[in-house]
Amino acid sequence: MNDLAINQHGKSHINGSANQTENVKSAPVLVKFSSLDTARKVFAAKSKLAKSGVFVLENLTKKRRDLLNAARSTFGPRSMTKEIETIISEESSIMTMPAPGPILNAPEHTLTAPEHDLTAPKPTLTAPELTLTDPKPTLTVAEPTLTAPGQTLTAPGTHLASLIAPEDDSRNPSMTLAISKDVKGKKPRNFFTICPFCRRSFYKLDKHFLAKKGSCSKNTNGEFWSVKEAKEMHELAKDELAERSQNKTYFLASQVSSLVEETKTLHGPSTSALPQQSPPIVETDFFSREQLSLSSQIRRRRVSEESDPEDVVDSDEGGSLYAPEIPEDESSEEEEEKSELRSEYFKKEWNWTSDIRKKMQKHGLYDVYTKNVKTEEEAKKMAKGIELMKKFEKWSAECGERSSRKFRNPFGCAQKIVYFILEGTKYNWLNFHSAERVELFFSKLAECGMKGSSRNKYAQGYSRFVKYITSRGSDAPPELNIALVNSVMSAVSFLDRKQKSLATAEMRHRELQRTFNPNSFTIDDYRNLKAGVEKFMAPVITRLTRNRLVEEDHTNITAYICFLVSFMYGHRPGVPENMTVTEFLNRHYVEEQKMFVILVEKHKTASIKSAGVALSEPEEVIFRKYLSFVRPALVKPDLPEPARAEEILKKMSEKRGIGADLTEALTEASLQMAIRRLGYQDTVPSLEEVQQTYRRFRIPKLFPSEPLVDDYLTQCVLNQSWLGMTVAQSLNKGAGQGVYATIPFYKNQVVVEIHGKRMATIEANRLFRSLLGEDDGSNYFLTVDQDVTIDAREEACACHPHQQCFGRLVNHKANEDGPNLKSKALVVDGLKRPFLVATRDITAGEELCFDYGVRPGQFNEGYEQMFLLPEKSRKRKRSARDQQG
Ligand SMILES: C[S@@+](CC[C@H](N)C(=O)[O-])C[C@H]1O[C@@H](n2cnc3c(N)ncnc32)[C@H](O)[C@@H]1O
Repeated sequence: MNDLAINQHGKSHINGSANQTENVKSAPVLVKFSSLDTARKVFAAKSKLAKSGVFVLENLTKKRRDLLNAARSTFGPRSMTKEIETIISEESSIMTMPAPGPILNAPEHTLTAPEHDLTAPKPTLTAPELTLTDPKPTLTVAEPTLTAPGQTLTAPGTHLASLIAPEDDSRNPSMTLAISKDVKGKKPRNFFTICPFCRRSFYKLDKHFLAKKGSCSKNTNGEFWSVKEAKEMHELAKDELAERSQNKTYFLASQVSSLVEETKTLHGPSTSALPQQSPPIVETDFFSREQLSLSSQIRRRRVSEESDPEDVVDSDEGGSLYAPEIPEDESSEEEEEKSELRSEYFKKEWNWTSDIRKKMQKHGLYDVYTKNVKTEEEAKKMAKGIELMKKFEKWSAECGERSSRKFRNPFGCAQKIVYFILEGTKYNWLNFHSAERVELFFSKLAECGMKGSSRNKYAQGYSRFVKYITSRGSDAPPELNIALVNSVMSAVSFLDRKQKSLATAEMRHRELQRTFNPNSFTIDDYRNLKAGVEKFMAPVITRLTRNRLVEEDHTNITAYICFLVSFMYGHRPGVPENMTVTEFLNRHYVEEQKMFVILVEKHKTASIKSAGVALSEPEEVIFRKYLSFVRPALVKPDLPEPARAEEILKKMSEKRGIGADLTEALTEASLQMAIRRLGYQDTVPSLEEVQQTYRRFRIPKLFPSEPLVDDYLTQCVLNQSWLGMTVAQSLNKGAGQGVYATIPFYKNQVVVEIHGKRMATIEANRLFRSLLGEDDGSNYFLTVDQDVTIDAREEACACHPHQQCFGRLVNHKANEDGPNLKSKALVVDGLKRPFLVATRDITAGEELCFDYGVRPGQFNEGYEQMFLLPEKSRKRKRSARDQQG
């Protein structure tokens, strides 16, 4: 009260006489203020009077009290609150808005109730009143008296203070942007409304306007609307809004924006100052302003050349890059048209996507695909995963991982450590650049049982792009040399070995020593690589901005997207591949970091948490381009009917020379796996496309003269996923099961590992001797060298409980034709392991076999393994035994 000058008070008087009895309130003091501002100040400061025994209330006229009561009975008592001059509903508000100074020179006070006379003249102002009483005074802010019938909708923002109809329109992507992200999946309750002036979204737009003294006239560039413009805007919208208000037509945020769009159209160039929704592009050395400017000029020319709007969508959709604003010649009409086309395009893709979903659902594929169907085993696995994940999160926090809440843990995966080791200083809140921390982190990880569930996956992204570029020979920039790639790969495989070597502390220590060796991959290597990639991409980006992509650019851009996400942000390549259009549309911009954050929900087979990708502005542009132009061009729009799928399967088996009886390798599951590997989620490819991938994955490109130890083999070993074989009844009499080839193998190709428990040879020999005589034990031991022997007696090994280890089931053969496989020890992933290698070309359908290297009577006198004998002597022995027996 002390802050108020005496002349800011109007008349004041005590209403009635004070009652002296204790329980009865003192008579209120009514105070009138000279201006609404003063009244507001007092009202805003009323909380300071808490516990003082003084209360400040707004003194409503009967008319306003009745309106408030009516509103409360319509919308519920709790949903309606009241502030000075304003009645607010919880969902949004019905309110009166004082007009900005230049339009009206006095505040006016009405509700947007239909009974108001909208044609009334301007009201005359009377100052509000305040009431003071003593000794227990009540301060009451009186409602300013309206001396004219209610006038409404005089302020530019008033029309937005309408109720937002609680319709679930979250399926419409353009709508999703306009309403609260919280409503996704839930019953919508709170909606955000877009302010037509600053284009920011607000839960309570009226409050935003109040804060801006009745009109938000500032755009995001910090420029103010001229008074004239604001007035014109208001005038334009007035009639329309008055009508809607009269009819109690409440509109959605999108309608509000369209209204503003209408206004804009009527306004012409003066509204070009409307802010863009997106931030301005940031210049980088590979994405220059000149390029963008050029692209925007080209686009403009193209748009004007194109007469058919459909064609414009096709040819220009790729041109959705943010171009620097050139207000002089970029007409707002053209801009509008473009933005319409863009949203039209997204709508198309959205419809297409949901169509595909429906089709998949119809064929029962969707549930399998999205893992909605949980067998008991799957559910158990998932529960275990979640448990581990929680433990893991706790540990990682202990290890110093401080992920920002704002990014919802975008850097939460172990793989990201590689990045932080290299660029640790940049993201210092993550503190992962010390060797000790990494060691601690990994040991904790091991305690959580995380021994590389996703091992090698992260390496894919790195290697895919780097190898791709280096394989381009003369095209590749000099920065990308093989030595560099090798050093990248060694840094990348650090994690893999790390995860594996968690078993022993000594190995862990050795790995750390090696990885932090200054001669291994350095920060400079990393920078060089990045520079090389950017140099390589420069012409592609130029083509991209000019909409002159050549066919191979699709691959370039796809690979680059993988590179960006996996190399720069440490995610699996599955993240960009599985990113849905909706997820991209729901991206949010984080001012402080100048980053777009996108959350990708299903980024790996068993996604538990969303993966967050933080993209810089130019990167976001490339992503947009990728999603709107490149990815759709790479996929086919439909899934074939089941009958057609069968036909394709048959063709596939014929093409690959697989006998009809062995087609079971091509199960729906393997097809689904291939689809997943392609990485599409919204835009599921056709089976033909799967077929190509399937072939690529399974048929080696090389015909080596020596068994080849490459990434592919390492991956097979680590995952124990062996392709091109199946288990069926053996052709050898009494042999039980055997392994058959389902694809051709080439001479010297590594076919499978004999996988099992590794043990010391001395120990194995002892065990082996104790088992002699038991046919079902002794033949599952395979000696690698003097130190190591594999015990493959267990059906499933401890490290791959869910995998079929084919190697242990391959039968013996030592006759004249010779076996089609031979055993060979190779070092893969740092360990010497026994493999079966093709001795000649093997055709699909052959039973796989190798010489066990043991001969009858080799071990104990009197102990003979019948199956080792030639068929003739076996028969003889059998009949001799029968006669004896
Ligand atoms: C390593 S296992 C091979 C998988 C085995 N067939 C199964 O069904 O589990 C070795 C055992 O297979 C059988 N076996 C392997 N080669 C055989 C052959 N050529 N003839 C008969 N039996 C054979 C013997 O019983 C031998 O002990």
